[in-house]
Amino acid sequence: MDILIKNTIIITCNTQNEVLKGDILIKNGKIARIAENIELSIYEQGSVKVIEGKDLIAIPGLINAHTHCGQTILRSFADDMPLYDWLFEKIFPAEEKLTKEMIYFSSLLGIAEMLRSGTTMFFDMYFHEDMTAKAVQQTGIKAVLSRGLQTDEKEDIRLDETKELFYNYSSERIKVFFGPHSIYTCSYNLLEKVAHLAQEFKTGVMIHLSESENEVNGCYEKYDMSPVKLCSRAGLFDTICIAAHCVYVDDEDIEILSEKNVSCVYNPTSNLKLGNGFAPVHNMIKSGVNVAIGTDSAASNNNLNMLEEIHIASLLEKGIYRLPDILNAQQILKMATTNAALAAGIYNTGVLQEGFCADIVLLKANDFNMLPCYNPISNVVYSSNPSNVYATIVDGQILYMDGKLFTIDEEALVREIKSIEKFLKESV
Ligand SMILES: CSC[C@H]1O[C@@H](n2cnc3c(O)ncnc32)[C@H](O)[C@@H]1O
Ligand SMILES: [Zn+2]
Repeated sequence: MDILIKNTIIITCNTQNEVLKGDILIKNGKIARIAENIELSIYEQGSVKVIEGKDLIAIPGLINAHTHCGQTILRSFADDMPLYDWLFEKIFPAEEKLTKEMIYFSSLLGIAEMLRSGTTMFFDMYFHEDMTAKAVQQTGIKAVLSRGLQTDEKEDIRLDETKELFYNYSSERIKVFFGPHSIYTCSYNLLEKVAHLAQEFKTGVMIHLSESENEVNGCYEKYDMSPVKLCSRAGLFDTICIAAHCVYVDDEDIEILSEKNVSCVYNPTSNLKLGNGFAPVHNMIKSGVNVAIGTDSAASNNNLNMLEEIHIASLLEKGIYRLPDILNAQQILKMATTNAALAAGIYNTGVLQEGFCADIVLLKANDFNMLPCYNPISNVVYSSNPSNVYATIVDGQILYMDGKLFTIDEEALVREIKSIEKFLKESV
């Protein structure tokens, strides 16, 4: 059904950073018109759902630019550990126990959390990624999906799974990228192979890059160069590349990332929680690197709440550089919307603009924590939380509104998750 949102505050995130007061008309999944006052013709009146927006703020849907949705089932499974201990001693062994079905429900859980907190698209890397794809298809959210790749005896099987994912699930709402996990789990030969395949398939790659000091030291020991230089040499930057974390990048690395149009994903919470530190985001932006924002997984964050992530991202930048005006609220919001869409080479979302996809989040402007409202962008970035999300709309479909998810059976999901939790408690 087409939708008319009336009398609302519209944070467009367009090139002029316009904040408007008016109406948004959604037709066939697209933003058909934005204007001060849109009147419906007599013919339209029965077929258009009208949402009174005078107490709402409309923003472009948030885009979680790095997560592992299928890992939501491992929320709080292993905490307070450094990355390599967390990953190799706790997470990888636990993941051996996860079945396809578990990853499907885990993905549904992650998507439910994201929709309720205003996320309309996520970029993902995991195994049994076809299960995440099914959950994406079912729920109506958008995603850029990748099957995580590593070097061992199953390397070729995983590459074949990526190709199957590409052929079976690529659509308007789903893009499939190649997902080499990292330079410490993939051989140089695999990184090169992926670079060629991504070009052959005319798609992109996503990788964990320069996340920890261990990774960088290990890379120098093995290859005598930084992880960024290694990826560049392997050809990974000759296609669309989304690099998560980028905590340990020096000026030369940043120069390469900028020249090669690599997009970096800032994961402040995960970087802090795993004790990795913080990425030099301001230096990257100054050098022209496109920076987006992601939560990473519920196992290292421990939530998928992009409203919290943008808040932490903004505070951290101000604190690290001791400059409160280093990144303003508008810039942070664009990182979580416009920049993320560009990172994946998607040019029809991330902005509230006529002709763009109707990927829109409506926030309640009159909740106590959103009042008073001198500056709606500030309230969104610095004050909001998921309870303020009134509706999450993807391609003009209302997937969440007023506390209800329309494409997920919430009670059944809770039952399934509790049963998996019980199994994992007993077996891992
Ligand atoms: C092979 S599928 C993806 C793989 O990535 C793991 N993972 C989750 N978070 C991180 C992180 O911050 N750094 C490195 N690897 C991570 C996840 O557990 C899956 O095994
Ligand atoms: Zn990750």
